[in-house]
Amino acid sequence: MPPLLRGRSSRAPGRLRRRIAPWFAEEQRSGRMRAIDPELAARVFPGALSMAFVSLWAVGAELMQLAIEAEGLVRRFGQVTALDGLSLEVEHGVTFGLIGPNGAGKTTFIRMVVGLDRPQAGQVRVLGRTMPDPVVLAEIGYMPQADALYPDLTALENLAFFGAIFGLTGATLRERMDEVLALVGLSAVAGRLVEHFSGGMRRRLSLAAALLHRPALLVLDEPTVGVDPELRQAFWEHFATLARQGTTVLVSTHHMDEARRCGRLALMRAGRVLACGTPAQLLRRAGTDDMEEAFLRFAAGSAAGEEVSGEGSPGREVRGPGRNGR
Ligand SMILES: Nc1ncnc2c1ncn2[C@@H]1O[C@H](COP(=O)(O)OP(=O)(O)OP(=O)(O)O)[C@@H](O)[C@H]1O
Repeated sequence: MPPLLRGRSSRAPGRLRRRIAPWFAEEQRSGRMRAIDPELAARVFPGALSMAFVSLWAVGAELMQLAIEAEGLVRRFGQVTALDGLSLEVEHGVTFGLIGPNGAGKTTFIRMVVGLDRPQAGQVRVLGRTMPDPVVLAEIGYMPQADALYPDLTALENLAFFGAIFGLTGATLRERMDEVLALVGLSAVAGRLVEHFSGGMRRRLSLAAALLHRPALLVLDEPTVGVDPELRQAFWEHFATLARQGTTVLVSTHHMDEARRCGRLALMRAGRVLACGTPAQLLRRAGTDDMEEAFLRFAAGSAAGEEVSGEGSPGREVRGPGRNGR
């Protein structure tokens, strides 16, 4: 950090961060961002102009941090190794998908991201802080695999409860509840007890609860299980909109069509990342246009112990010069 910024907080307000995160991600991707030197700018531009520049740089420096940075995560349950040295990087403002067979370690990883479990080795940083960290929790919306709802409360009462946890009250709480209920199509049944809800309706309400406080990071563990195709479509359109607005969405899924809708994907197996990249990159590297086939090819390469150094080879934990194999 340049001397001008030392001792200063570079923490950008949430809304600003979300607005400019996609732009910064693109600038960083293109390499243009790295060419900016705030020290030089401070010398070249006079007074206020240089301060404005340096402030912008400070916001940028924060945004250039990754939303999630996992390094060498290990988690064992007795004889079972759920995470086997997993490393993964997730940029701000993307829909990042985790796919892999049952037992691949997706939920174990997700639980570490949201601070519900600790690694036995390695570390995970979320929004710049090592987890678990209570400060970051206010910035995370989490939809677990099993719905954590109160069946003897109405949908509205459930949301009011979760809103209170995040400090939402009064008109703001009411406005947010209306907004998320409309989004998941439950406005008409807001006053009904959750025990009378179908499985799909419960998933919708869980998503509404995760969105209520407008989190910077939305973590969704198989959000569309039991959700009908029409609503599944609506969910994914909404995830894409959130990502465009700067929210980072980490989502696990078994649906290959959903995997293809992600901005970036990590293919997981046996607690490791087999490959990571955009869906198009992964398909190209695997030499197929079928995501399921691509997964099988990467898995076969990994099982054969292929040490891969070039593009196009399956089995590689794709980590290129940038992040996650770009
Ligand atoms: N609390 C636990 N106690 C014992 N074993 C566990 C526990 N949690 C996870 N495991 C084991 O760790 C491995 C990884 O499980 P995890 O739930 O992370 O996989 P997953 O990829 O999310 O699977 P799925 O797609 O079925 O949800 C599995 O073998 C699982 O049985």
